[in-house]
Amino acid sequence: MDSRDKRSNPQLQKALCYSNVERRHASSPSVIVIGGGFAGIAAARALYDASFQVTVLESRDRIGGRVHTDYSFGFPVDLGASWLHGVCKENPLAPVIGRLGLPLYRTSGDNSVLYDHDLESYALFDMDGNQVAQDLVSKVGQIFESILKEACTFPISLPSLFLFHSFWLIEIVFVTHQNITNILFLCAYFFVDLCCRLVQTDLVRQDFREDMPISRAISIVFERRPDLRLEGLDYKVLQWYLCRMEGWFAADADTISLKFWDQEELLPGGHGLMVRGYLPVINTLAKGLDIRLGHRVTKIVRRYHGVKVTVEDGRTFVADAAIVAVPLGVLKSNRIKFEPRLPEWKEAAINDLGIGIENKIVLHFEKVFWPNVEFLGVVAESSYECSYFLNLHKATGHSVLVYMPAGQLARDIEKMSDEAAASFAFMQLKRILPNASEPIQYLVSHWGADENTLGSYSYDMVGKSHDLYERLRIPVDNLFFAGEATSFEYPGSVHGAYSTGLMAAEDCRMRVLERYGELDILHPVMGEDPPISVPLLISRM
Ligand SMILES: Cc1cc2nc3c(=O)[nH]c(=O)nc-3n(C[C@H](O)[C@H](O)[C@H](O)COP(=O)(O)OP(=O)(O)OC[C@H]3O[C@@H](n4cnc5c(N)ncnc54)[C@H](O)[C@@H]3O)c2cc1C
Repeated sequence: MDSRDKRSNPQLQKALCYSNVERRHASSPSVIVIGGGFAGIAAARALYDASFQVTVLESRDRIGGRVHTDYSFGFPVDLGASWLHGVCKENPLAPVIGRLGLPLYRTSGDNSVLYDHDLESYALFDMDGNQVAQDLVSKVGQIFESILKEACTFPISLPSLFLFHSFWLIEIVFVTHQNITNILFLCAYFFVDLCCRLVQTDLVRQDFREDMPISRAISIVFERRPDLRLEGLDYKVLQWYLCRMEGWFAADADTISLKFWDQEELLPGGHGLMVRGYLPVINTLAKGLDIRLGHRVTKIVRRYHGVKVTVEDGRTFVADAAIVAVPLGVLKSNRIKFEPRLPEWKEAAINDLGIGIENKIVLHFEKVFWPNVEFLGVVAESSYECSYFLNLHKATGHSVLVYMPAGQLARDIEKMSDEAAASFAFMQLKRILPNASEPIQYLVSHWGADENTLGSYSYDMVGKSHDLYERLRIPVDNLFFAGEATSFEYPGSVHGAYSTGLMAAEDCRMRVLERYGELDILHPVMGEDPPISVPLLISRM
């Protein structure tokens, strides 16, 4: 509740004079949710349904946060999240999307080397506009997978190494009936060979004991396995795979942790584009909630009896508890002051978790002039120079290509004006399709510079612990934390953000129950009945 409004209202002023206990008995417990993205809205919805008084304070003039469906072209285009990662009933968002009957266009199945794309429908070009042969792209894809496997696993386990040598010796001794001198010679040879391999294994292990950037690990693999080294066009295609990987983490390969890059849990069912955009989902969740747009929180004071939250223009809001669901980038920037300060372990988690940048430059054309594939790629000497365009025409029927730079490239493009950024993307397209016609409209996102986000999504940086997501989630007194960066299982995703919102709501409900003993009036956050399961509408099965 806005405390300035209360000062001008005598009845409310009287109500304010009640002790906390009386106030809580007079009404249900209250909570302030800070941030109206998927995490915040999920938490607010759950607590509202559990009979809490909920106020959402959102800094922007819209809800959704990094889910931002734009309609200025006359049809929906997502400038933030657009895929449901894990098209399956286990996805926490599946019941909501299924009930709304929203169609999904599946761009990949499980375990694709290109994450959210299959290698079935693509066209890669070099900088001179020559299309790369499909079998070369597939071959390099397999090599890329081998490189990652080599980088992350020991070449041979010790027991299998001993077994391998023993079998070999036994076979030679008994099958070929060597004389004793030869057998001794062979034994000596195998002993030396075994020692060399053990030393090599141990060296690799030592290398891997210390975390390192994925880019360095790849160089080490090349030293150990020269047969995996590529040159010429093959090398450029390999750089393009790296570029796709960097897009997935929104970070450059020299900052991604080798130890943890593959620790995130991928739900089954592949990846599906939300054909009509994500907005209908969050709008449905937000229905009936008290959401205050344009309320940028600057200070959060926590005391035993509750929290006081201050917004930019000085107004304050009070409640029994608060859920902080602002992006990691905003927490890192210290633009919200916590009083008392957050504990050291929480501040360290905020500092140590990485936040990457990925942007979208959406180009709308008069008509389609590109090949009928799901994405177009540009291969080059370095992953920085590689790029790719998502062809929305395949999924939505609209003549739209989406250029998606990540990491340093995204940071560099953010320094340009929107017009220059759109021209840059168009130039890349012209390289591969020289007859491309000019776009009639464009949209450019700025997730790194936008003060409401300050980054696109979280990732594991080199040398940091993987439990930072969990540490970020753990409550501090009556402050609860939600958001994609607090999701240990599904960081950097909409369903991850959504599930942390539900978790924070449940933690909050339990704490209020423990503290105030108001068991009867509060319903469980997740609802008593299991959600009705409605199958997802998926095209391109
Ligand atoms: C380009 C891009 C592509 C992506 N693609 C996908 C995808 O395809 N699939 C997928 O699953 N995920 C994707 N993601 C990630 C996904 O969008 C996020 O993980 C998710 O939306 C985060 O939700 P959230 O609630 O944690 O944070 P947000 O959505 O960022 O919500 C936080 C809210 O807090 C508000 N806020 C900030 N500061 C304050 C303040 N001081 N006071 C009050 N309010 C404040 C913000 O305005 C915002 O509304 C993508 C993200 C980006 C940027």
